[in-house]
Amino acid sequence: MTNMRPPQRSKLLKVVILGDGGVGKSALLNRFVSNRYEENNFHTIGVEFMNKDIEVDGERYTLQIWDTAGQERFRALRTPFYRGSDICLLCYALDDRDSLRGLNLWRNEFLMYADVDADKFPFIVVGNKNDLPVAKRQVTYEAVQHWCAEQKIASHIETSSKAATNVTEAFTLGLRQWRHMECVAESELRQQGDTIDLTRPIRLAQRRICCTGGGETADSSADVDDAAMRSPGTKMFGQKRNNAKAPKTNYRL
Ligand SMILES: Nc1nc2c(ncn2[C@@H]2O[C@H](COP(=O)(O)OP(=O)(O)OP(=O)(O)O)[C@@H](O)[C@H]2O)c(=O)[nH]1
Repeated sequence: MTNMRPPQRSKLLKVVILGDGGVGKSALLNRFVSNRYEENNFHTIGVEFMNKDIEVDGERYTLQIWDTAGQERFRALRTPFYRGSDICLLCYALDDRDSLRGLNLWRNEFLMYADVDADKFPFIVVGNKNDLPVAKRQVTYEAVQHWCAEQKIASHIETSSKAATNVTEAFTLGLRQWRHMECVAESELRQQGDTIDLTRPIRLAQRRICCTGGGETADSSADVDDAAMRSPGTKMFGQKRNNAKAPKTNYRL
């Protein structure tokens, strides 16, 4: 009789990608999941998601990655999908300094609708389009590091979906940051010993239930959300991009 180990189950984690319109969120997702890149992408309208299996440090994960519309007019369509997230990628483009300034707003919007604790949530800051020549660069690595330090965000990486640089690494960074936060949360729980404080929300459990699609959601988006969860690869909304560079979001107006 052989001593067969049961197959290791992978953890399902929900990842949300946020950032101004045109910074390259969809390109990042497509490069990561399908290893494809298109110069003239569609605008995302609302949200779409894709699943990707990945192994990091001997652990298997299924990432359910939600790509969101960066334009302000789609705010009401995207925000209901933030709840239950485990990891958030905040994206800017290296040739667009406004997109870095926009990260404050994206982070705040996420915190409000995902209802998570800012200091205990794994945010990863992703600077896309680092294949562009230095002359086109409007955002320095140091400026972003400075912003990250102010926000107490530990993880920042520059990527190129076009040149396939650091794309898998960005998601891996997110996973490692998530695991770090989980370890901290677990050790805090252990330190509390046998005492269970029923007045405090148990974030970890809530997140896990939500991201498997079985969580209770109070808002009316729950049906849409659940339907989407059951059909991976769903493109929920889409609109043809007329110009190669997306129009700027009016988020800040
Ligand atoms: N040079 C370069 N261009 C990129 C890269 N990624 C995306 N682009 C360009 O940027 C355009 C916009 O990319 P998208 O992925 O659609 O941007 P988005 O952030 O999803 O935009 P919205 O859906 O409007 O929120 C693409 O059509 C590409 O032309 C990259 O890594 N390098």
